[in-house]
Amino acid sequence: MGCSGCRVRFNFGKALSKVSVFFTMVLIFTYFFYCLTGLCDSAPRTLYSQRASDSDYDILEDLRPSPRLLLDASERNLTASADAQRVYAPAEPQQSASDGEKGSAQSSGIPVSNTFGTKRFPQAIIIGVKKGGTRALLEFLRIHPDVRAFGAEPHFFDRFYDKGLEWYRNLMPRTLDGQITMEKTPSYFVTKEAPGRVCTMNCQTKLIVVVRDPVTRAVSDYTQTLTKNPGLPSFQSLALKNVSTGLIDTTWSAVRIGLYAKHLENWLQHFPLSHFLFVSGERLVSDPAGEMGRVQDFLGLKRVVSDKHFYFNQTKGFPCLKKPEGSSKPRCLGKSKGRPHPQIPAEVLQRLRDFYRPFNHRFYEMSGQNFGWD
Ligand SMILES: Nc1ncnc2c1ncn2[C@@H]1O[C@H](COP(=O)(O)OS(=O)(=O)O)[C@@H](OP(=O)(O)O)[C@H]1O
Repeated sequence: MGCSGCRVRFNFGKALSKVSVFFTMVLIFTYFFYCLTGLCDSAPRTLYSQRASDSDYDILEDLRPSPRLLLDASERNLTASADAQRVYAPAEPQQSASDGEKGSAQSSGIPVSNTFGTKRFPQAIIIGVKKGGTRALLEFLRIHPDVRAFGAEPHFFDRFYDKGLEWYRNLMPRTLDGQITMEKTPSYFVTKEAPGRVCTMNCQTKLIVVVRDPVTRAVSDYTQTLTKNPGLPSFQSLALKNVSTGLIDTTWSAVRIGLYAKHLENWLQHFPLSHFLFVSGERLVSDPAGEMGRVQDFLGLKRVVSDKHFYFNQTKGFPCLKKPEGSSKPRCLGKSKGRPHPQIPAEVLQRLRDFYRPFNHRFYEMSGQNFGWD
């Protein structure tokens, strides 16, 4: 009697250990299968990897009132401003691809592929404009399950073109059929050679330009430079050639970038207008879901990103994401986005507004959209 009780206990113990071995194996196999399908690529990025990859230091910031989280946010932004001091050089291909993959890409010229994911050239690029809201747009798009994007700015078509197209493709994340590969580099819009180079890669590429009132954009651009270089001369001394005549200095990049019609003319020599989507930087702030609807339609995507993904953060003064890619916590863009602008004399702003008016109107005609900047 006593002995049969022992056997029952013994058998129960054995069964229990078999069950736990079975569940451990199931867990291990699930994990390996998950990684084999390339889904590990889209696993939440660690803070470290975000730091390493985001060239323009747009680390998403948690603005909920937890002291620890707020400390994390300021630490992240220290890293951010340090990053701002150096020119970004994207990771070499070998850092993002195995040697075997590199070999096949270089020798055959066919898509670099494992069983379930393929590194493809971007089918859509956010080409501009600097300080238009390009980071917000990319981060909003990244919550769409059919969008995979390179997190940093690769600067391939302006700075690193001599590295070759395979280098560029190797930077891209793997995508499954039906997913879109994207990147954003706002300086492409003002780079003379960029349209021809993008067309050499693929003339069917979809091009997204986030545009913002060129006067506010210039002040935003100046604010960013001022943050890096506090000894910078005043905005007015850089924007005006001569203060008494009020002549605008178009050689200053902060002014020149805002001549959207001129830059668009250059792009239209290589791409038809139908390949462009112009996103309003202002509406991206006031109605992010509405603007995202247009973007998803343009990209041929199901309208997944909607108003339920956004909330307006009073502290930040901008829309933020309830659940960004790879996180279940609400996040805003980092402190380098939405910085307070310095006070610029009203007559200088008015002078700039007058200067831009004819260029803005020309841009409205060319794009078929009135952005209402004046
Ligand atoms: N949701 C949200 N959160 C924070 N900031 C937002 C957002 N949407 C648009 N913006 C505006 O984006 C401006 C920065 O533009 P970019 O991301 O294109 O800048 S950059 O060229 O990549 O440096 C940035 O410019 P500043 O306000 O001058 O800092 C913002 O006004």
